[in-house]
Formats: sequence, C-alpha cells, structure tokens
Amino acid sequence: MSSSHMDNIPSTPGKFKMEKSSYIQRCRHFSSVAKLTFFVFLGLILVLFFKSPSTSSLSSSSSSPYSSSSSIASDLSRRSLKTSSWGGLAWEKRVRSSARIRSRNGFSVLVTGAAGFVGTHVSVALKRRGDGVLGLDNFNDYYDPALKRARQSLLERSGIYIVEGDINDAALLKKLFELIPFTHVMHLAAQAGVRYAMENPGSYVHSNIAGFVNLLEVCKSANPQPAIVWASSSSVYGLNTKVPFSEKDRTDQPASLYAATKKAGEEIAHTYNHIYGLSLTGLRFFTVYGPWGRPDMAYFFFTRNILKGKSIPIFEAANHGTVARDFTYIDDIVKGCLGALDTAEKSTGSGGKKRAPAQLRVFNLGNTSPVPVSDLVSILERLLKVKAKRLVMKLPRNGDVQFTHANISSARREFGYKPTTDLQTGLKKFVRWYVSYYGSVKKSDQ
Ligand SMILES: O=C(O)[C@H]1O[C@H](OP(=O)(O)OP(=O)(O)OC[C@H]2O[C@@H](n3ccc(=O)[nH]c3=O)[C@H](O)[C@@H]2O)[C@H](O)[C@@H](O)[C@@H]1O
Repeated sequence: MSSSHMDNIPSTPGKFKMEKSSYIQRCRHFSSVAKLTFFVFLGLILVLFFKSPSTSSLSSSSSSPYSSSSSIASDLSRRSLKTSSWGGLAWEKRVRSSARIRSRNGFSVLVTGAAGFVGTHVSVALKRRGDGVLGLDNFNDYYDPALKRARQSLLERSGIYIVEGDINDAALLKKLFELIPFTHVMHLAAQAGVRYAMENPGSYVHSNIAGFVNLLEVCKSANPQPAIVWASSSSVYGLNTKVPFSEKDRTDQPASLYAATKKAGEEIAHTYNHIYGLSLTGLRFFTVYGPWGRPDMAYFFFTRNILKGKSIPIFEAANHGTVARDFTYIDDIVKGCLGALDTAEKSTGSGGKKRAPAQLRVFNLGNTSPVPVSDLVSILERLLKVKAKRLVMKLPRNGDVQFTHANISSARREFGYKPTTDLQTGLKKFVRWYVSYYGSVKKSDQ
C-alpha cells in the first residue's frame, strides 16, 4: 500500500495519546486500550473503504491503458487528494502574478485541467488577450504525464502558473479564492474517455461528480461568485437518433458511465444555479482533436500505430454500418470557449445566498460535418504517407455510440460560434505537431 494512501487516514487524538502513555499505564488500562484499539482499527478500515470512491473501484480495475504506469499503487496515488506543497509567500506571489489582469475589462480566470489538451489551448488564448489566468491540475497519469508537463512548460513560457492540486481539495480551492477574486472559472478538469469508464468507474465519479460538486461548493461561497463555464460532452446524447443533435433533444439515455457523469454534471449545474444563483454554462464538446491532443483518443493513437506499422482497430456498426464522429478542431473549440466566457452573465448570489435568477446555459460545440472513422484513417494515411494496417471490427459494447452530429445554431446565435477547420486541414496541423513533438517516426513509441 502506498504511503500516500496512508496519508489520507486521519489520526485520532485518542490514538495519539495511547502511543504516548507508559507501559504500566497501558497494562492497567489494557482492556480499555484493547477496546479502543479495536475501534480505532475498525474505524481505519471503514475510512479506507468509504473515503474515496475511486479507491473502492480499484479492486477490480487496472491502471489506464494509456499511461506509462500499470500499478494499482500509482493509480491510488494519482487519485489521492494529496497535493504537492502549496502555500507560503513565494507560492502566493506566483499565484497572484499569474492571475493578474493585463487588459482593460479583462477577466481573472481559474482554469481547471490547465495541463490538459483543451485547458492548455484555452489558457494560452486567454492570456494572450490580457486576461489573468491561473491553472489548476492534478497531473494524473491517465495518459502520459510527460505530455502534461510539456504543456505546463508551454504555459510557463506564457506566464501562466499551474497550481498542482485536485479539484476535490476544498482547502486548496478556498485558498485560491481567498487570494484571487476570480471573475470566471473555466472548468475543464475531468476524467475523460468513453471506454475507460468500464475499467475505472470510480475515477469518473471522483472527478466528474464529486470534484465538480466540490468546486461548485467553493464557488457558491466565494465573494464575488464567479461565472462558470465547464466542459460537458457530446456523449450525453447517448442513444439519441435524431440528427443533427440539438440541445433540445433528449439526453436521458447515456451509453457510457462517462456520458452519465457528464449528464449528471448538467443536472448538478441546474441545482447550483437554482439554489445559489451561480451563472453556469455547459459546453458539449464533439470529439476535439489537434496539436497537443490526448493520446487516448483514436486519431492520436492511430497516428502512432500507423507510424509504427502496428494494426489499428476500426469499429463498424451492425451490417457494416458506418461509425462516424463530428470531429472538431481545437482552435474552433477555443473560440467557442472564449465566446461562452465573454457572454456569461455574472452570478447573482453572495454570501452563499441567491439574490436573483442567474444564467444557465448549455451549448453544442461541434463541427457540423460528421466523418466516418475509416475516412479519418484514409486522411492519416495520406498525411503520413504510410498505409495503415486496418483491423475492422464490430463496435464493442463499451460505451461507444455509432455517430455524433452537432447542431450549433444556438452557439452561433449567442456568441457567433462558427467552426472553420475541416478534418483534413486540422489533421495536417496535428500530424505536423506530432512529428515535431515526438522527434521522428522511430522515437514515436510514447
Ligand atoms: O465528443 C465527446 O464528447 C467525446 O469525444 C471523445 O470520445 P470519442 O468520440 O469516442 O473519441 P475517440 O475515442 O477518439 O473515438 C473516435 C472514433 O473512433 C472510433 N474508434 C475508437 C477506438 C478504436 O480503437 N477504434 C475506433 O474505431 C470510435 O468508435 C469513435 O467513433 C473523447 O474521448 C471524450 O472525452 C469526449 O467527451
């Protein structure tokens, strides 16, 4: 068992006294000590069992297939709330400097998941236009943390500091809000990935539900309350067959636990808006891709495997049905995120109390033109000049839906969202980045 796991166990005052008492005293009080020890022990077991939803899920789960590590101990530590040391004057100075607004009417934005794919791009874009940006990320190893560290270096060069911590760490979040009166929170920290939810369900509950609630709890008590824009997912449409997907369509048939936790997030957002007057905007991202992307996503590991001469599994639906995605390029998504932030109204509550009705929105951010996965592979083959070893197989029943297709008229109306990058153009930029980042084809065995 890892020491970080032990660190999570609160020590009781009773236990502490016991260790300090003398041998004679201990003998005299042996029966009460034995009883107490028994109850302390029982308590510890209960704490271990119930403390973390992710912990209990680990008994049957393995570490992420996309990460470099495969040990359960590492999985435990990446989910623990133990954050690297924070606090102190130097740390506060870094936090303040990163969050300092440098343009007139600029925002100060807390970006959760800042070392993630979308988080990195959004942080850079905000900083570039003069907003104050403070990142927060737990650097878990769901996929190669080295890539997250590289994104962190990128942000550092733009003057953005990423606080290392988990969104479940209420003390840390409170401290950040004490230091900075954030006008906005761009909440992108999440356990992503559709298929991994069957392997490690607890991690989805931990980040997408418990973590989100913890963040909202801190936001609702903050003065001023920030406006919150956060990442939902196209997967909430689940088994919906009406195309293109409109925000008005039903979203009560999720096909994966991941989708269910994102849908839960939308309902939780409703509650915090209703009770506390928090301004909340959920963005349903449609299969976002691009440079600095996520290695667990198909376009990314297809590229890696094509270059390495390994076969790639291409899913097809029943009766050779096409599986397609409304792949959306990262720059378009960034514009959508900024548009949502810019049109977000202020939260209306203060002191943890609602003063007036507040804004509650949800938008599709897609590309409006679904592409079959087999076409994605053909584009990659052309760009990489390597023929893929295609392994066509039946769409597994592990949470995937057959297709996605966004209706974006709502986002267009509200903030002029208009994607401009087609898959061919976007993948070209991705491949260029991939080759430069991983050095050469030979080295691309990340
Ligand atoms: O749009 C979204 O909301 C979601 O988009 C992606 O989920 P997904 O569309 O499943 O993206 P990939 O895992 O990259 O899969 C893309 C396509 O490739 C297919 N695929 C995937 C893996 C594989 O081995 N073979 C294969 O054909 C999938 O069925 C899917 O049609 C992200 O992983 C989610 O985090 C995100 O929330």
